[in-house]
Order: sequence, then structure tokens, then C-alpha cells
Amino acid sequence: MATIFYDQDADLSLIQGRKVAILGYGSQGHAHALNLRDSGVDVRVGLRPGSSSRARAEEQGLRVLDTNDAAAEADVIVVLAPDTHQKGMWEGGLAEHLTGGKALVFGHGFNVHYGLISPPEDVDVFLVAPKSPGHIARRTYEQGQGVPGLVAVHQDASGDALELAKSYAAGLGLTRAGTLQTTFAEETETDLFGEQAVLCGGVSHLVQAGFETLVEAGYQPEAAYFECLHELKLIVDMMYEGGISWMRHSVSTTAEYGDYVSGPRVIGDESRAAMKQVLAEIQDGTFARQFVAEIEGGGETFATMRKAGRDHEIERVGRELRGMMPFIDTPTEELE
Ligand SMILES: NC(=O)C1=CN([C@@H]2O[C@H](COP(=O)(O)OP(=O)(O)OC[C@H]3O[C@@H](n4cnc5c(N)ncnc54)[C@H](OP(=O)(O)O)[C@@H]3O)[C@@H](O)[C@H]2O)C=CC1
Ligand SMILES: CC[C@](O)(C(C)=O)C(=O)O
Ligand SMILES: [Mg+2]
Ligand SMILES: [Mg+2]
Repeated sequence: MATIFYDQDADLSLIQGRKVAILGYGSQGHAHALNLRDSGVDVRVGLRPGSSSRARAEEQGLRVLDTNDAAAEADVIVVLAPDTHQKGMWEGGLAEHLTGGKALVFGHGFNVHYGLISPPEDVDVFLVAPKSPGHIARRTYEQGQGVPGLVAVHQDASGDALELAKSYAAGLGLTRAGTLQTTFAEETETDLFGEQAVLCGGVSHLVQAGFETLVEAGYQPEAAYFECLHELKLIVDMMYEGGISWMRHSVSTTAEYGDYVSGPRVIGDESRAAMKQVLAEIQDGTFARQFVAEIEGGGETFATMRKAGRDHEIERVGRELRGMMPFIDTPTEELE
């Protein structure tokens, strides 16, 4: 039986009594910093000199210091830069500020699990990972709601690391929806698998393949967009609210029957075998090694794949159609 913590299981005053440094102000960094600040926690943001995120953090009322200065004055140090940059930060001075009695916190177990960062023995090391994009973690917090999260303790030097992790999760709003106790291994491997096979890789390629199939068969791209992308959110909303059975109850019996007979043909033996292979390469470290090598080698292949995705016809069609739907909360941030 899983252990899941809710608001009543966490003591918010523990994190309110600590000095927290959030290192990085991207998707997760801004959500952690603002949610904790609004939960009454003493937060400062640490960024590299000349950081493009500095102005935004300051506009949002946060005190910003250089990374190592923020880590020096805090006793809870939260690493929320991209996974492939955390080792460089660690070796670039951060490690020196992890003195005895402090806590080192991650939003994902990648660097510890794959042995890229080895913290000293006299600090607490834990992760607090929202099961959500950072922007939604912030939005739901402001709405008085929350997203689920995971907590895991890698090292309990103080004897109180789990209590502090739960308190931190409460400050983020994660105990409103439920925060599951796990391990660094389980968080890292399930998170990577989920984002690759289902949430990001699986869904985006399913949507693009469906769109391409319809357009290649001569249907209007706009019809293909509404069918394969726009309506996906509405269908997933039903699953989110009441499970897959509730969605199947809401759609027509024609759609429900088609779901049972055609779904397993699309996600058949070949897809299931691919999922198992993806998971095996996450578990044995192949994916992590390949990703780190790609970024250390300049990230050219990554940039090429990103460009191909952004140039796909579904993006152009979607932009035009969303432009006619002012009620959609379209992002104002420019893609870098
Ligand atoms: N994105 C998400 O929703 C989720 C992410 N996570 C985890 O959270 C962590 C952060 O991910 P995410 O929020 O996506 O990261 P982002 O890519 O959004 O982080 C960008 C931030 O990191 C800073 N940064 C980049 N490189 C460096 C560096 N070398 N030194 C110092 N700061 C740097 C950037 O500053 P600058 O302006 O200087 O570039 C910017 O403030 C990761 O471990 C990730 O796996 C977990 C759950 C969900
Ligand atoms: C699904 C992608 C994610 O794991 C997340 C938002 O939870 C990430 O790494 O960004
Ligand atoms: Mg995730
Ligand atoms: Mg992830």
C-alpha cells in the first residue's frame, strides 16, 4: 500500500523556519520559489551571473543572488537547473556550500541516481517532485488547488529529512493533492519512462501521426488539428475527472466500440515491446549516458529534432486556429 501524505500529515512550520535557496528560475524554479514564498517561507533565488531569468524573478518580488552566494546563506539548497547542468553547478562551487546540517533538495532524482552528484554524508538529501509542469504547479497553487507530487529521502543525516521534505511539499501545495513517498530510483525511472513513452514522446508522436495520416489522405489540416490535438485535451479532461471509464461513458457507443477494437491495433505488440525497451534503457543508464553525451557534445542533434518539431505543419495550423479562440490562455513567453 502506497504511503501518501496530505496537508494534515505535514508540518509547514518546519520549512518556514529555514532559509531556502532556489537555484534556477525556469519551469520548476519559478513555481517552487513563488509557491514557497506565498506559503510564508524565506526564499531567495540563485542564478548565474548575467542570467536571463534574473529580471523576471526580481519583477515577481524575489531577492536574487549569484548561485553560490544564495547557497552560502541558505540552509536548504534546491537545485532546479536543467538536469544536464547540475553537475557543472555542483563542481563550479556549489558543493563547497553544502556544509554539515544543511539540506540538498532536487526536483528529480537524475543526478543522484545516475551518480553524477555525490553529496557529502553530513547533509540531508531529498527530492520533492511535482507530477506536473512547473507552470501548472504555480497556477493550481494560486487557484487554491494543487498537483500531486513525490517525496524521497536519499540521505537522512539529521534524522528529520522526511519531515522536512513533507513540509517543503506542503509549502509547494503538493500535499493538497497527495504526495507519495518513494525512492530516488523509483522517481527517476518512472518519471523518465512516463515522459518518454506516454506523456511527452508517446502523446506528441501519436498526435502528429494521426494528423499526418488524415492530411496525407486528403482531409483538411484544420479538421485534422481539431480531431487529433484540440479535442485530446477535452477527452483527457474526462479521464482526469472520472477515469477512462467515465470518458468512455461520455463519448458515443460508436467511439467506445472503436476504442476497444482499434486502440489495441495502434498500441499493439510492437508498441508494448518498444515501451519495455525504453524502460530497460532508462534502468540500465543507457538513456542518461546518451543524453549527457549529447548535451556535452554541443546538442546539435537535440537542436535539429527541436527545430523539426517546431516546423511541423500541425504547429502552424494550431497557431492560426488558437488565434480565433481568445479564451485559450496562450503562453506569452517566447520559445528560445
Ligand atoms: N519542467 C518541469 O515541469 C519539471 C522539471 N523537473 C525537474 O526540475 C529540474 C529543473 O527543470 P526545469 O524547471 O525544466 O528547468 P529549466 O530548463 O526550466 O531551468 C531553467 C533555469 O535554470 C537556469 N540555468 C540553466 N543553466 C544553468 C547553469 N548552468 N547554472 C545555473 N543556472 C542555470 C536558467 O537560468 P539562465 O537564465 O541563466 O539560463 C533558468 O533559470 C530538473 O531536475 C527537472 O528534471 C521535475 C518535474 C517537472
Ligand atoms: C512530463 C515531463 C516532466 O517529467 C514533468 C513535467 O513532470 C518533466 O521532466 O518536465
Ligand atoms: Mg515528471
Ligand atoms: Mg521529468
